[in-house]
Amino acid sequence: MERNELYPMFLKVNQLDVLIVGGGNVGLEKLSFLLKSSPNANVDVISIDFLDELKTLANQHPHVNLIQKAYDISDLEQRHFVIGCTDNLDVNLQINQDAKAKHLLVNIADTPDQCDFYLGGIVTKGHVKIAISTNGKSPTTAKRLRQLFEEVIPENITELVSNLNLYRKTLKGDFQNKVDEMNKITEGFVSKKK
Ligand SMILES: C[C@@]1(CC(=O)O)C2=NC(=C\c3[nH]c(c(CCC(=O)O)c3CC(=O)O)Cc3[nH]c(c(CC(=O)O)c3CCC(=O)O)/C=C3\N/C(=C\2)[C@@H](CCC(=O)O)[C@]3(C)CC(=O)O)/[C@H]1CCC(=O)O
Ligand SMILES: NC(=O)c1ccc[n+]([C@@H]2O[C@H](COP(=O)([O-])OP(=O)(O)OC[C@H]3O[C@@H](n4cnc5c(N)ncnc54)[C@H](O)[C@@H]3O)[C@@H](O)[C@H]2O)c1
Repeated sequence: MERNELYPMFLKVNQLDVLIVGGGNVGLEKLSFLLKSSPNANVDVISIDFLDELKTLANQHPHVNLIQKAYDISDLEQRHFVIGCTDNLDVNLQINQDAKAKHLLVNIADTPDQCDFYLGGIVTKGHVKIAISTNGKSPTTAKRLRQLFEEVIPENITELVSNLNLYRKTLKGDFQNKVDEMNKITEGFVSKKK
């Protein structure tokens, strides 16, 4: 069976330069999920034309710029990663190849073979964020799992995280003492019900 070799990371997209190429339905979906999780994400969207809904969304987010033009390789300058979602498969493939040549991370929406990374389902509860991927096999399952975790993770988890952060600061002793104490007081979180 194919192994799951993906390595998740949590990106500070407000201090990165993100490019989306394609301002249609798929571009809107990718931009919406990005901004839902990271409203201050720094994003340029390049496209020949834009859906009205995407324009409205961009207007509500000061760090999103729409640039009306056809894609060319110079658009990849000064980017940290690029998401390609035009309706032209040749253009998407060109974006993939241009990005590879520049060692730039690339995601071609809905095309696992052309992705260096996947966008996942995302659950946010205050300081806690859970990213979900099915190794590119079933986005529908990622969505359902996202909805499940949104239900079961308590809203007050962020209070707990903040309190633990404060408590840690009151602890004396060396690093190992602190680790031991933090582990002791959180033991109950994972103890199995008899
Ligand atoms: C998580 C999420 C985030 C996001 O979109 O940002 C996301 N897809 C979402 C929803 C969704 N997308 C599609 C459907 C209809 C399902 C269907 O048709 O079977 C649904 C479900 C629905 O809408 O109900 C269409 C689709 N998507 C991909 C393919 C190709 C394929 O599967 O081979 C096809 C078929 C296209 C076709 O048939 O041509 C591929 C990818 N979609 C991914 C992410 C990456 C893998 C994530 C992972 O590892 O699990 C990956 C590989 C690339 C990427 O785009 O990054 C978001 C849920 C967010 C949420 O709800 O929280
Ligand atoms: N809509 C969906 O839910 C869906 C689902 C699965 C797969 N797909 C596939 O994903 C692709 C995109 O779908 P969509 O619905 O977003 O299409 P769309 O027609 O809504 O949007 C495509 C966008 O790409 C832009 N574009 C085209 N050529 C360009 C270029 N050379 N440079 C810059 N921008 C360019 C267009 O101006 C348009 O804004 C299609 O190949 C489609 O078959 C779509």
